[in-house]
Amino acid sequence: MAGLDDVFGDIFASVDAVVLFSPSGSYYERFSAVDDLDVVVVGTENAVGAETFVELPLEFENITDRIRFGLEGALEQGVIDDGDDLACATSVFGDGIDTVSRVRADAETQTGIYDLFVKSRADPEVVKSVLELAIELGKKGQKGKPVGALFVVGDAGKVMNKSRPLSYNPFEKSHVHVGDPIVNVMLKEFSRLDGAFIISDAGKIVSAYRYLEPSAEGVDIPKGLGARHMAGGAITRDTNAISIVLSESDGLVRAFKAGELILEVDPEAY
Ligand SMILES: Nc1ncnc2c1ncn2[C@@H]1O[C@H](COP(=O)(O)OP(=O)(O)OP(=O)(O)O)[C@@H](O)[C@H]1O
Ligand SMILES: [Mn+2]
Repeated sequence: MAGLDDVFGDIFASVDAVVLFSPSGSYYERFSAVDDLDVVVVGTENAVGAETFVELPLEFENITDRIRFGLEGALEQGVIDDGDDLACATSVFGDGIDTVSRVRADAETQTGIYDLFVKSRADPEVVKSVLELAIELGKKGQKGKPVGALFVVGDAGKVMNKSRPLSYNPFEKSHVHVGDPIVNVMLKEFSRLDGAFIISDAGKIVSAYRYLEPSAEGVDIPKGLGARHMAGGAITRDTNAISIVLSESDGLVRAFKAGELILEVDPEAY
């Protein structure tokens, strides 16, 4: 078996740090006992009480997204450096860690996935709630039928100035926030209807049924996406909002920031 160690050993040979994704307590302990090893824990919560921790806004099903997000967060927090070689250990098939990827941290190829949550105007919890809502809506649809939806999150005053009402705003005099279970039911009901939801930095639902009128100049979104995605992308270039779009036609949830597509997730994978 020495032969196998030689070959697979290359994966973790002379890495600058080990990045553990949602390890169990005992798994983490085994690493923290290794001398001179930097260990970074990444997860939705710091269940093992790790000294060095990067929080994930959701447990990305897609492994590439999960690792990218973790590394962008780790770079951003300064717990790893650009160019570091990392052994990223995560679970792919089972509950426990079963897979190790050797990845080089590259500040150049940042996708902005970490910034989307942590460096947006809106509260990270609000962004997370809206993303979860869009994923849930995408999974279930509305009474079994696929639905589309567009959520614009943050910088609501400016977004309101660059949009107009399509209909009476059911949230006009209310003080409801995303994340509240009642609101999720309401939003799902209203998502059958046209236009965008406008949500404030703190998560207050400012309006439904808004027709966005941003300038689409300089917006570069993938060809084949229609008006909802174009408007959703463009408003994030014109304002400091981010947008989360559920496509009625392909069922994917996409997030835009600064006029760019940052994240694409398939609700069925959650
Ligand atoms: N500027 C806009 N502001 C708000 N909502 C819009 C805007 N443009 C389109 N929409 C909404 O998006 C819906 C779908 O439009 P369209 O099919 O062109 O978009 P799309 O990007 O292809 O989205 P989908 O993938 O869901 O079909 C429209 O019925 C409307 O409710
Ligand atoms: Mn369409």
